Amino acid sequence: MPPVIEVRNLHKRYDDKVAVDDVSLTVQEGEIFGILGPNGAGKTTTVECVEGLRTPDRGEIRVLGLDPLRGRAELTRRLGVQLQAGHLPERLQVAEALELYSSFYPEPADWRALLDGLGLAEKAKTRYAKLSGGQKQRLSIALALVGNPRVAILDELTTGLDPQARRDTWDLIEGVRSRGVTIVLVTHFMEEAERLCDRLALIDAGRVVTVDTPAGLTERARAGQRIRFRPSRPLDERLLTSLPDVSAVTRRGELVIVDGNDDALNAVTTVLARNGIVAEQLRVEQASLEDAFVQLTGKRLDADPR
Ligand SMILES: Nc1ncnc2c1ncn2[C@@H]1O[C@H](COP(=O)(O)OP(=O)(O)OP(=O)(O)O)[C@@H](O)[C@H]1O
Repeated sequence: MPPVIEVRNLHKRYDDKVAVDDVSLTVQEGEIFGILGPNGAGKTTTVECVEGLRTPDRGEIRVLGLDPLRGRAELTRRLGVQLQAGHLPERLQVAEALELYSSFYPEPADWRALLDGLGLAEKAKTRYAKLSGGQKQRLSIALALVGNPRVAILDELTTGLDPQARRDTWDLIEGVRSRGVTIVLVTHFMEEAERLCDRLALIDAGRVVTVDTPAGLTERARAGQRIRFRPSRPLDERLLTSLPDVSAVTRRGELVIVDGNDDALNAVTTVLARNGIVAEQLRVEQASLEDAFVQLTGKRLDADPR
């Protein structure tokens, strides 16, 4: 089966600023494909080129076999795009907006069910200007999905939503995926990426660092262990730093944090026991997607790009 989205060697600059240096990626039918990266990495520019909203300087893009610029009219009917808040007339009611958007598509979704799924049902008669930021965000998701698209591109899906609304939105997106819709998700949230995405592209400085499943990425980062505990009595750090399995020891208040290889836990608990020290509140941490990102790019996801 041909991929739903294919991007090859995309390059896009704004004046002298290279936003996308060299991005290639392939999205298969029915998957939720995440694009994860720090601010300014080039995520939005990449998806705007895929949506046909920007003209690449170089590279090739196909969406459902179409060139996003030349096939724009055809693609608009089959592609759902979440636009940023603030693009609707202030006096337009929620229901009117959805009716209007439904009329653009040959086989629209049931917008009332969408509103229900997004917890917006009782806001159907509310004017756009009177919605909170989170409600506007949810409306933008409903508008992206109202055309029953085969592919949906959601940029910062749940930014600005409270934790409950975020979880409800994730449930809704999983429901959309189970109907076979292919979804591209641009996100900053590790938990969102881990929960929803089948595969993830890590993007940094306009380039794809790697593409893998969330589990594959964390697996790669699990080079060693991080152990946290509170010693039952004062601890001479040299007891730990002298262990060959330990690479670093840091203190945070009364907490001791030990980084080491896969045998570090064994070595640390043995040396503590030998010295009559109990490791209270002992925790061994698993590597996270965030750790994978830091290892692969040398940056934190929330790092300032400049
Ligand atoms: N219209 C524009 N004109 C000039 N520079 C731009 C424009 N849009 C984006 N940029 C710059 O291009 C780079 C990539 O921006 P882009 O919005 O694609 O990144 P992003 O990964 O989506 O970031 P964020 O997570 O902050 O939205 C950034 O340095 C940004 O400042």
